[in-house]
Amino acid sequence: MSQRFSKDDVAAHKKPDDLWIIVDEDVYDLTKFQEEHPGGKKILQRVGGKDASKQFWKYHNESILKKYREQLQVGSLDTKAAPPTPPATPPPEEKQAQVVPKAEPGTVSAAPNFQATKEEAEALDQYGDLVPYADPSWYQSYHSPYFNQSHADLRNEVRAWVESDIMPNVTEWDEGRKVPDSIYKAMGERGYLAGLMGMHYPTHLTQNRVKSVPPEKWDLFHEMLLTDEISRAGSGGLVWNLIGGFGIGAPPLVKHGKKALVERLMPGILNGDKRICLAITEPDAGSDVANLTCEAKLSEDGKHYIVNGEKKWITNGIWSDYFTTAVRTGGEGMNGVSVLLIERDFGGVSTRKMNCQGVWSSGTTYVTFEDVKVPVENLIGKENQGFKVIMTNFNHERIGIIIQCLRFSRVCYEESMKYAHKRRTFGKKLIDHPVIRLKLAHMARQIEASYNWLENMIYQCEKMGEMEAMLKLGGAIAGLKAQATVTFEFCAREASQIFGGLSYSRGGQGAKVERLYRDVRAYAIPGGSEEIMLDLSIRQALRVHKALGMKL
Ligand code: HEM
Repeated sequence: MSQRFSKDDVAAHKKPDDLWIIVDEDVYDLTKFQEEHPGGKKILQRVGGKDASKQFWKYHNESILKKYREQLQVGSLDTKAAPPTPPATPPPEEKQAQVVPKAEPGTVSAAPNFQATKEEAEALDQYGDLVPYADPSWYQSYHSPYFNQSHADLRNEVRAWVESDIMPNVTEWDEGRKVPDSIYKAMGERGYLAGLMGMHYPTHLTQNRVKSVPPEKWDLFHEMLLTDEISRAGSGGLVWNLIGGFGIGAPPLVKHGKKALVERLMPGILNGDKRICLAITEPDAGSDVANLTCEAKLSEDGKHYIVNGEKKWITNGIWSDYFTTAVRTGGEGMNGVSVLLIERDFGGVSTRKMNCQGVWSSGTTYVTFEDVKVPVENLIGKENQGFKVIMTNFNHERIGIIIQCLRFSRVCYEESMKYAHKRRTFGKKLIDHPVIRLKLAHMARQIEASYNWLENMIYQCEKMGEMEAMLKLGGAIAGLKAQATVTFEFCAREASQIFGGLSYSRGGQGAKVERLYRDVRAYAIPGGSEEIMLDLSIRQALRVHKALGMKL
């Protein structure tokens, strides 16, 4: 914004029919906007022509300025310094100077010696708002064995996109129960969808590439942080809209589908033109997958399966072109289950949007299949061996849930920490009340412990083959899923207590916390409920360790 004004210039615009204000040395024309201002027009008129920064920050958070700046800003004060142009690559000494923390009085340990061993891997540059525990520690110049510059580059790329195109609109999209198709399309074009399948970057299926990471360098930590950064928007509905159906529906097709089917369908899916979802859960079969009843009967000529049945709580179903569907092709139990790729165009597929407690923009759907004729070429894996396909998919699904839950927990924590520095009660800021610091501490300790376990799981997945990971990590990942959802529930609750009434009403400063509080159950129940996960974590670990030679 190039135009410059003096304080006196702004003071001349103080009337209701010509109303300017200053916020952080930027000048906004609110003449038209005052009529639609949710906080009322009188409150704006009282600060007409004046610096209203203090009042503004009392009632709003950053996303409001991001959303309205383009529409309302007319310039800046002539006293405002021009933003410094950073040097392209700061010299190493300067980089180091940035990270040296100042010890507070009373700090017991000596300041860390940053001159230490040159051989040691250098920590990455610090990044973000540096609120302790609000980002993973490797963002804040702490050492990590897992992340390198390519991860940092991807983080910068995704965060910039989320902050400019997503964050300011999330509340509106959630309330409208829909994310614009253009955002999903961008997920394809930016090469993100192709990187979210828990496998090597599939260059043979798409021309799209992630700008900051070459395909040969893509690993599970890139995938992890892509999901993590999108989750920063603080909406389960948004994340599930963008990767919910795709992230669990596409991998079985790519990994176990016939080559011709994969090559026909995947390019359109990875481009963001076509959508896919996973249809397993039924009105009467959730975590006990082996009991599903949706049936697929082979036609007499052996060329088609005829599918009849219902699926419930199917994420993205309402918008999906393809349904990776668990069906019963054989007798009772897990050995009679197969997986079919059902295409909406086959006919006989009806979808109805469901009204749920949370994840509003994710499109939770009730699906009905009536005499759907599915060519046998659309069988994924082998007939009656679909249970294996479903089981190998679970680790990937649960890891996605864990990443999201832990970032949502951080969002609850970060929002609380920032609000606690702003809101005053009983004569002091919330952060100066020990009871509030206790809440923040309990949030942070759970987030950090869970996140460190997650990093370890990702590393193990990166090193193991899929089958080994399914057997050896299935229990731990189930346990971590329960740990992550309990942490999320705890953080959402505590954040809500800190925000008080602001997180009870929708929108405004408490919007993220209120929304995430509603989204909690969508994580604690699907993908294996907490109870089943905890039980599995012990049963599976015992089974594996018995085979490894456990001695009791
Ligand atoms: C650039 C100028 C401004 C814009 C774009 C703006 C926008 C908004 C929006 C979108 C809301 C709805 C709540 C939310 O989403 O956070 C809101 C609420 C509100 N605004 Fe503003 N506002 C501006 C300036 C101001 C100023 C200067 C004041 C005070 C002098 C003010 C006082 C309020 C109040 C009291 C609420 C209601 C808060 C609540 O519900 O808790 N606004 N504003």
